[in-house]
Amino acid sequence: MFPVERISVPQTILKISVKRLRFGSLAQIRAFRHATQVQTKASPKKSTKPDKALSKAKMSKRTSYEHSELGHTTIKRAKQVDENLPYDQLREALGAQDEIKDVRKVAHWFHSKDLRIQDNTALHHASELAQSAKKPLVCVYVNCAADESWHGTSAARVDFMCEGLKIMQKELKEINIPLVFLECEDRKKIVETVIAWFKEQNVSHVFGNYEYEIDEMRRDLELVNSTGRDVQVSLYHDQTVVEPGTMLTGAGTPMKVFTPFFKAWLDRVGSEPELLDTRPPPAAHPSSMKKELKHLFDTPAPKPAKDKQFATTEDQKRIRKLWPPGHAAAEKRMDSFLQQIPDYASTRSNPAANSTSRLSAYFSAGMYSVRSALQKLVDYNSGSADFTATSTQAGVHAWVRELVFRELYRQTSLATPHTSMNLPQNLNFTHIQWRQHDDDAETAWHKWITGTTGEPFIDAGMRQLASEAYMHNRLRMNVSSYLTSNLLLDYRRGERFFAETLIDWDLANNTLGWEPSYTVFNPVSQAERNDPEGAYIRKWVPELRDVQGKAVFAPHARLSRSEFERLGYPEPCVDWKASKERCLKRFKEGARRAADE
Ligand SMILES: Cc1cc2nc3c(=O)[nH]c(=O)nc-3n(C[C@H](O)[C@H](O)[C@H](O)COP(=O)(O)OP(=O)(O)OC[C@H]3O[C@@H](n4cnc5c(N)ncnc54)[C@H](O)[C@@H]3O)c2cc1C
Repeated sequence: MFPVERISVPQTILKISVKRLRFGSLAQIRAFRHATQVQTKASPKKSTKPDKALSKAKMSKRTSYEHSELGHTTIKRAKQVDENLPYDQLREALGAQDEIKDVRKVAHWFHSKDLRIQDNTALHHASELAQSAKKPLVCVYVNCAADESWHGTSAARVDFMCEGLKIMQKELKEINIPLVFLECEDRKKIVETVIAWFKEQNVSHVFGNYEYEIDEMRRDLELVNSTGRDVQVSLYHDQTVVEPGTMLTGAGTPMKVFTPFFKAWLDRVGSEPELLDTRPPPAAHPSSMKKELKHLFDTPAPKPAKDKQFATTEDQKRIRKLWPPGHAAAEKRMDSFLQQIPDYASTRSNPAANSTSRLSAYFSAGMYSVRSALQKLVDYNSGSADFTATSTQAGVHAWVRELVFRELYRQTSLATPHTSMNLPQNLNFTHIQWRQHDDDAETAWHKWITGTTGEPFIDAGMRQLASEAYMHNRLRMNVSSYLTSNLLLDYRRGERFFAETLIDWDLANNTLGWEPSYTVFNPVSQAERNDPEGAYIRKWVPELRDVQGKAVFAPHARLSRSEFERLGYPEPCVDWKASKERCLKRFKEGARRAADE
């Protein structure tokens, strides 16, 4: 996530940034609604401008230092980190530990990406050790609100996790295993906090699952180095089917390109179907052990910090209904997705069809494992783990392909750690000269976040995000292209905004989704191709609900002036063609500067 060395922000600045985060994560839904209300009520002329009062209220506090999301380390430093992988350092430290034979107590440390007790690799191994040594297993989660704020985690995601933790605590209690919640105010003291607890509890063995972002690698390295000889740490790969870092090119380096990665992944899983084996939940403790541990049950579950609360209870209700937390809810979702998987390949890009799984929030919080999902596909696929195009349904093949993007991106985080240091994977893109922070840039930004750019497809996507804390993949591709290419705003602002808003935020998927590119999407032709009936646009942009035919894709260009003005919908905020040319020029200049360096 955002590593310590990425930026150094003084405390006073952090306080102000929190206000900005509130805007992003909490008040943005309100801001969006307010803006749309203004758009529908106001005269057409006024409606083409952003809500001035709102802009003033929010933007008067914006100063250059509020753009802390743009900070990053130097390219030189990024290359150094890539050459001396934190993952290698962590593995070395793990390997150098002395084996502790005397098992006193075993702990599993849950993180924000493995929030389930079903098919949890490290938890399973922790339970096995505790069982064989006839010693207790205790589970712990460290809640650090400052860490959530640092990462920009959205209110929706924080609530989802907090509710998920409650479910896990209950599930574990039913099998007499405690889940203890520790509070830590300072993100730099997470390891210190948990180690103090391990000592207090006389824990001898700690289990956890790998997290591939640089800060989390360093956290685990600190853990291994600080526990010394008292505690033995074991980490397991759990987030993916194929272990990140093991998919290599002929030259022995980690693969970076999707197509060969996908092919190799399919071959590997087809020939080693045991990679999809799931693990049972931890074994129940006898009730005598429950008595012994009774002081550890029922610690209150974490609550979202003030800057991570929903703006209204109505928002909370809506989001919870859309995204019920927990493993059981995810499994139910997977089962119902299997009913529609035959159509996935042909409809996945049509946002109105709503035919994707909507499982991303569950995968990113670890409430559902990819192995569990793929096991369901094996059953569906007549018991076969061969997901190649010729051996399975088109829908199954296409869905597995998306999961494999997720697998590749975890390998990328591990092998190219600078991607979680706020730098693009292709370092040449660091030389792009983005638009300066001035009033025009802020107006453009405001239009983008409130879904009032005047490009119906873009606005529909941004309004879905504001309402659902989720956006269809086709729209994510379009709105990101529009922000970086047409508005020429630094992609890191959009990336951070997504983190602050999405329920399924995942650093690897988000960062690589936001990687700058020379491909500039045309929102009109994209909408015509992927939302051919305009149903998605009409759903999310009510001003255009009654627009007939193809005019809905480009009302300003395709309606008469008077027809357009009656809609109360804004004019396009940039000329698409001219802004595309400007962007390609800037990108090419950036590439030239990179080559000259
Ligand atoms: C700019 C941008 C930002 C993104 N940010 C995130 C993010 O923060 N979190 C996130 O989980 N995904 C992100 N994605 C990827 C993708 O948009 C979502 O995973 C997908 O829309 C989730 O919907 P779904 O679960 O119905 O997907 P499905 O189509 O059902 O796909 C199944 C699963 O495959 C994975 N997946 C699907 N598409 C991708 C992809 N392009 N890259 C990597 N994994 C994928 C997800 O885990 C998803 O749940 C981003 C994409 C872009 C272009």
